[in-house]
Amino acid sequence: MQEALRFQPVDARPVARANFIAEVQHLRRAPDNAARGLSLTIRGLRKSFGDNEVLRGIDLHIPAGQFVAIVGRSGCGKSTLLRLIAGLDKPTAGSIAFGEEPRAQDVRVMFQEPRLLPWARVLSNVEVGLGRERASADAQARAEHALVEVGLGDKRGQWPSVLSGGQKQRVALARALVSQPRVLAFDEPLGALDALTRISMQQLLERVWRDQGFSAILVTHDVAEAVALADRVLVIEDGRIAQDVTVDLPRPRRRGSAELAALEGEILKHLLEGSEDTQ
Ligand SMILES: Nc1ncnc2c1ncn2[C@@H]1O[C@H](COP(=O)(O)OP(=O)(O)OP(=O)(O)O)[C@@H](O)[C@H]1O
Repeated sequence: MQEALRFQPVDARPVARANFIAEVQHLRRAPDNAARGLSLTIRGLRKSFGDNEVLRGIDLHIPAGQFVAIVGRSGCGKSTLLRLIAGLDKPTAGSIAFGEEPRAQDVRVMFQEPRLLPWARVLSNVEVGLGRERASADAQARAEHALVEVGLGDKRGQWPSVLSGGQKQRVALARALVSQPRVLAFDEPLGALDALTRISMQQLLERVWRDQGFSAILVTHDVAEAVALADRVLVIEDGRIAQDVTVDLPRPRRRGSAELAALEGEILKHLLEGSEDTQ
């Protein structure tokens, strides 16, 4: 969470000051989690599907615990990059190295569809995230704890079919968190949710990231979401990183603030200019 430590000059207004104090208080607790996230170094990464060269040389270093958002036009290769990072697909060339060799449960992905098992109750669905550790004596307690973290402690005995879309995504998040991952990749996880549920889920993602200190990689179409949540926003274009924007604003960030709107505008302008070039 190194990026979050860099503040821009603090506004003297009382509200901004209160936010600043809350931020400093939070950061005092941060060292507890500092060792949790894994750093990531990507060199010369390329990926082709047949003749379609989607990624054409990605070079990137993500410090441990950083929250990175990846944006770009539809089909630019965001999900492809995330799948390569998560080990779900193999690169055509180049390398991806973590700060330490991750265990299988250290790198997790949350998708847009919750992918819950319809025949298993909520608690069992969360236990699935433990993989082989599911047989351990504390598996159930860990799954219960993860459900409480996402605010669904009272839904443990329910079937997935009776949950709302937002609740299903919370179960999917609990399943991703239960193994205490060191890297958590999100592939448009809130894309199917209504606007209000989306905002409360964004706040939940930010809270669990701050509490747990994993490195977060979020693929999203929503530039406002990217600047609200991330320490850094990467814009992918023509198979490369076209923009690498540091979001140097204290947390929690105020949705609708002038600073967020300005950053969002800058990134959108870049994306729109890029799309005009290709017409
Ligand atoms: N398994 C695959 N086989 C063949 N082509 C693929 C495969 N996966 C992705 N592609 C192609 O790679 C390109 C990038 O796809 P990707 O899903 O990474 O884009 P994206 O930026 O995440 O798009 P969107 O924002 O629409 O989800 C697309 O042209 C897509 O058709």
